[in-house]
Amino acid sequence: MHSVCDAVMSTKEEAKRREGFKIALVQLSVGPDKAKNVAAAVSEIHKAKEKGAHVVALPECFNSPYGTKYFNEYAEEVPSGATSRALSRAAAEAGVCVVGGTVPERCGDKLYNTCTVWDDSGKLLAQYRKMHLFDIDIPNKITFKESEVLSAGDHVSTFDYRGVRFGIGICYDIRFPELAHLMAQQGCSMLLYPGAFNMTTGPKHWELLGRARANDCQLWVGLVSPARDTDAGYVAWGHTTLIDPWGQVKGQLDEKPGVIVEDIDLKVVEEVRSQIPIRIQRRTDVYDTVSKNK
Ligand SMILES: NC(=O)CC(=O)C(=O)O
Repeated sequence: MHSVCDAVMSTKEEAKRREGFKIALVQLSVGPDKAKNVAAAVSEIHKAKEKGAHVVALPECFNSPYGTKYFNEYAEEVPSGATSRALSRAAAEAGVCVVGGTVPERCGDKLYNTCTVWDDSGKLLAQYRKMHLFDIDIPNKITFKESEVLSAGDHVSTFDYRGVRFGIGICYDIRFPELAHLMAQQGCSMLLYPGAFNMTTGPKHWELLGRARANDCQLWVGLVSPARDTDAGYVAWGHTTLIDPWGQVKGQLDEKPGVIVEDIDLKVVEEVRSQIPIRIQRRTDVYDTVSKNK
């Protein structure tokens, strides 16, 4: 039987839940040994829980080096693969929600760059396949063509945890404001982008794009990178970053392995949206007419 005291406690807990939660953004060091990469992720999930995190987010391609020549070899099915099973177990044992960065996913004869999300009972909450593939050519700097081996996803993916709606994008997806806007329209208060920018685009665009998406959608943004390994074929920029709905950087790592653990205050989302009400001021009447008559 529940006492009045229990009821007061649960109302207080519910009110506290509505105010926000604690997130951990984990910048992992990733190497060629898949089992070691996954074990490191599991260990960081448990450490984040000890620091009070409710949601733990991992980087893009955290179980495999990032590169088209690795995806087939490291690919696993979701949710039956060893990495999925390890994340599910870690989420349940630690009692946290795990946003499992990305892994190369095998589905039939196709490969995807996929993020899985696990709730605190280990259940698969969401599965998102990178929608915009990273195909670029910057002469004498970097040429990359994910589409040589990966297929693109074609579903937007959001999930709810502790009464909060989150949206997921993967790395190059952050360059497409349309996707972020869709997820904001669907009620997201936070967007999480596992990503691995590089030494050319990282310093130019990583923080800029994160702040842009936070500012134009008026929500929290978390960017989660692998740590930099200068011996790797693809050298990641690192700089895992947390940005608030004002577009301000609330936490940022350098290139080394590390973790950001921060409180996410959901009141800030409402504060920015009510004080600068761009969401209800859009001139879709004009935009729609102009784009139809183009
Ligand atoms: N690696 C990516 O998907 C994206 C990237 O590095 C960039 O957009 O720059």
